Amino acid sequence: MYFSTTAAALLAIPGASAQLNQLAKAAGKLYFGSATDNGELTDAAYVAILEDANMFGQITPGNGQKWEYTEPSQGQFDYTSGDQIVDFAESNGQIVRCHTLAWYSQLPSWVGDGTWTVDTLTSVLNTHIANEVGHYKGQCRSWDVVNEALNEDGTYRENVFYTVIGESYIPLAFEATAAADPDAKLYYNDYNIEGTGAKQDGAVTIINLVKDAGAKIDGVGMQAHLIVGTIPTQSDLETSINSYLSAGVTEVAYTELDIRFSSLPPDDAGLQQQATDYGTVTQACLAVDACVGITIWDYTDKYSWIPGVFAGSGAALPWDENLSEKPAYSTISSVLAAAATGSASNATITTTLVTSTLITATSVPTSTSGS
Ligand SMILES: O[C@@H]1[C@@H](O)[C@H](O[C@@H]2CO[C@@H](O[C@@H]3CO[C@@H](O[C@@H]4CO[C@@H](O)[C@H](O)[C@H]4O)[C@H](O)[C@H]3O)[C@H](O)[C@H]2O)OC[C@H]1O
Repeated sequence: MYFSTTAAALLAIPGASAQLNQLAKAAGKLYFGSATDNGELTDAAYVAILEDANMFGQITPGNGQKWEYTEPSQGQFDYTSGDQIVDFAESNGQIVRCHTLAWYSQLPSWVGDGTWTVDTLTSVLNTHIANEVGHYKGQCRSWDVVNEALNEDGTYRENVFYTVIGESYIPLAFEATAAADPDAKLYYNDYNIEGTGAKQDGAVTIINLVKDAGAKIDGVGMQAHLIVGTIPTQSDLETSINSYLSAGVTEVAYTELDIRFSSLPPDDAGLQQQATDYGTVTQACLAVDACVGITIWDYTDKYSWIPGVFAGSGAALPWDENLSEKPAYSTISSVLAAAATGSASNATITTTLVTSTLITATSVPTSTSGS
């Protein structure tokens, strides 16, 4: 069946609007996603939006797969929190991005404060990764294998792994992850590597380090915890992406996007600037085929991590605390829709929209040929 309806036609349907993941896929991306956390899954109104795979095609557990939860005591593994979110995503047909394995933060004290030799900590890291990645084998489209290994000047961050093992903890973590789930896409993930500069150079160094060690690294995750009005230019965003691709990864993603206000509440002009900034990041991902998708770090200000960590800051997400869409939502949607109608092939749009419940619900006229 040939299905000639375009995203533009879909958007022209009175009362109908395509949702972010639908539009991202129609524009050639793999997904538009959101992080979530366990406590929020009892909020029915919140879940009603999160579980809609037309809105979010990908889910990241915000906390439940971190070491402090998954191996709180040495050799005692607990996947209760992570499983709840992975199961949620799978039951909704959403891709899972798994987060995270080797990270200096949210480590249990037995790791962070332990007395280690190179051999004992290497064994601890290998055992943790083998167990956790093995537990989720086949369920994670991608893993944030190493998170935040860099200082702002591009040098390696002092953390227990670096201090004891040295830089080789990074390729070691990638090797262990690949051994436990050969099909998962393996990412280096960090913040302040979205634009150009010393830290972005450091991320390139990490790609080379892993590859030179003979280990597999597939992607770079740019967290993108940004501040309204101060984000990198689209040109710098694209330059940064291309530097990672040139170094040898095959894909990149915006993995934790939020764009916060440093003082609250935002006024209308601020909300418009935030919308523009979200649009710029979306455009950058659309401009490079190898940018597979965008994940926002939860979708509503109601559950954003920002106010708890950056006092006085917030309102960082495209939905407000009442789960109403902000101007940022409209801009992301418009930018994706323009890409879907302007550059995607009919085949892409067909594949995406023909399976859409929206199409079914609104009885869009279709044309067929050859069948
Ligand atoms: O419940 C929360 C979780 O949501 C939270 O998840 C982590 C949030 O982001 C990632 O780590 C943070 C990234 O941002 C760093 O601060 C940056 C400092 O420089 C600024 O220029 C930049 O704008 C900031 O983003 C934080 O220091 C990092 O912790 C991490 O990948 C997520 O897992 O984790 C804490 C839980 O309580």
